[in-house]
Amino acid sequence: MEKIQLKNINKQMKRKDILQNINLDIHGSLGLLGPNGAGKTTLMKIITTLIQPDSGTIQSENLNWENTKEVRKNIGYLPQHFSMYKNITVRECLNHLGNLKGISMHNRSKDILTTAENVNLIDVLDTKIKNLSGGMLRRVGIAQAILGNPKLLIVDEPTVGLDIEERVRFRRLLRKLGRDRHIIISTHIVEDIETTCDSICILKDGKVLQTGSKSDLLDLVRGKVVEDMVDLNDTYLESLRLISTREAGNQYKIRYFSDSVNQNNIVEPALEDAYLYLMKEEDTNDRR
Ligand SMILES: Nc1ncnc2c1ncn2[C@@H]1O[C@H](COP(=O)(O)OP(=O)(O)OP(=O)(O)O)[C@@H](O)[C@H]1O
Repeated sequence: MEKIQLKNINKQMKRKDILQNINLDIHGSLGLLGPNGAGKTTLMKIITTLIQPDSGTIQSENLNWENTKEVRKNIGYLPQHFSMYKNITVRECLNHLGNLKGISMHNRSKDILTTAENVNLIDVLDTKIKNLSGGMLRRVGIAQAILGNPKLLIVDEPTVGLDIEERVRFRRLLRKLGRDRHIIISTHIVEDIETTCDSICILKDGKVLQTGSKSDLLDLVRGKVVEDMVDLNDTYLESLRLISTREAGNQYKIRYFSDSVNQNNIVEPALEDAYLYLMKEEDTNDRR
């Protein structure tokens, strides 16, 4: 599928600006990263045509966003809170949702099998929803989203409520699914997209702060992240832009941002550093 372009998307709700002038290209796997309330869910609902923007357009060469029926057929959506009737089996659930999606009975059973294989649900197809773990239930959510093989898959807060092992497995699955279709992963957890996405868009207060590849984002903070050993009662700590503090014997290892070029203890930045840097910069701009 050709890339999808969002141009000047604006949305107000109850006279509050929720999204302001969003310009974004979606191609391959995109991570939409931002704190709670940034506007991620609203943006995804606009892309899925569940809500309409006040202004702005979404364009793709082979899909007309004015034709909501056609767009919905080409989008799979896993909302933040996916739930299902507890007393039906996974197969019955997928059959029901496939039917709602308009997949013909003839194609449905085959599609369910292929999808279940793809997301590793084959062994639990005849298990009741109420007997699934959180990770398995998210897999059912993904399975229903990719039934019918949509060209764009949208996943909201993919790993919320999953334990560490399930998170890692689910991220691996998303990476695999992103090879064959565009995928948008919305999250406030940096690790969710760190190894999953080709490009990243950082959103805050309804505005795009930055878009780019992981290495573009790392370049923003390269040479600015410093690690040092300190006593926690050192008064100069208050003046630092701290990233983290970790206990290390009698002292503490601190990580912070510094703009001074003569720092000896500069370390290789992580994506989390770039995200925090942008958030702190924006807070400083807000206070000015
Ligand atoms: N129906 C609505 N009416 C009024 N305000 C709304 C409505 N839906 C969302 N908002 C507000 O819009 C802002 C963005 O919400 P949104 O859910 O899009 O953010 P988010 O980045 O997905 O955050 P979260 O992860 O907390 O859902 C928030 O301030 C929220 O309170």
